[in-house]
Amino acid sequence: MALRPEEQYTEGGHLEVSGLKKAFKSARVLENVNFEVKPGERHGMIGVNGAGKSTLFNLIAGDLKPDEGSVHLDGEELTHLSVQDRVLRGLGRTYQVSSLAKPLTVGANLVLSLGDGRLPSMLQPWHRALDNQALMESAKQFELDEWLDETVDNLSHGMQRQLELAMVLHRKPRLLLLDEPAAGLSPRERDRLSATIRELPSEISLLIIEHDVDMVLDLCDRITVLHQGCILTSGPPSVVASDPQVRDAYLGYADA
Ligand SMILES: Nc1ncnc2c1ncn2[C@@H]1O[C@H](COP(=O)(O)OP(=O)(O)OP(=O)(O)O)[C@@H](O)[C@H]1O
Repeated sequence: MALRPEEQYTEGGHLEVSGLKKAFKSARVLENVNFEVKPGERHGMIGVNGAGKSTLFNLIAGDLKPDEGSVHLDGEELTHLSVQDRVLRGLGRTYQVSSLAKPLTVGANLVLSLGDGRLPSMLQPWHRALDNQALMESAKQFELDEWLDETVDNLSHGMQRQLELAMVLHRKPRLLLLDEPAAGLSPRERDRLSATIRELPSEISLLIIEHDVDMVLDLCDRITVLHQGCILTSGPPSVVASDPQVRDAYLGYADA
């Protein structure tokens, strides 16, 4: 069951990235990157290892500051805001390495994501939040309701990904950045996560970095290929997949 958009979400976010540049010391990692994620769009970002995808995500989410260029969400400039201020403006993100509080229970993690995430919330038994309708609905939606008392460490990798997604959605993002959501998942876990992502309301725009090209081709309306820190091309999945430049730079590499 998908969350009810009219209750949970506002309209999808419009991301505009303009002229982003980033170097680490003398190594140029991103060179004048321009692209957009339109409201409600499912946008995939692919590229070989080291192409600059994570750096670009970190610049959009605020974990890194660009040397030049800007990031706007729904016309508001985010470039110089902190990660937390970007979250408050509707930007949600998952990480390649999970950011869950693994020694805590699933319930406690969900409660933390509903509150302000500060320590005092952790001192409250999470059971008190059981009457919180939003928490129980999302636990059910992500098939976590049977696991509320389990410590996150004991969950499968696939369930941890589901939990992470449930938690980031509590912040009601208008734009969600998913960083390699399928990494380390079994084919079955991957299919389940794909189904969950597909069910997300169109009021949330998505930007997905993923090495699993089949998953990206299947889930996304538009795909951007990043190559050596530059945008190689951007377009519908069928066009990008048959682009000879892309096949040379990326898909050929992936087949090798
Ligand atoms: N903090 C850093 N300091 C120095 N170099 C870095 C730093 N972060 C990334 N790099 C370099 O920037 C380049 C791009 O890295 P990035 O992680 O953005 O690529 P990626 O496309 O996400 O790769 P992957 O698919 O392997 O995650 C790489 O050469 C990497 O070594």
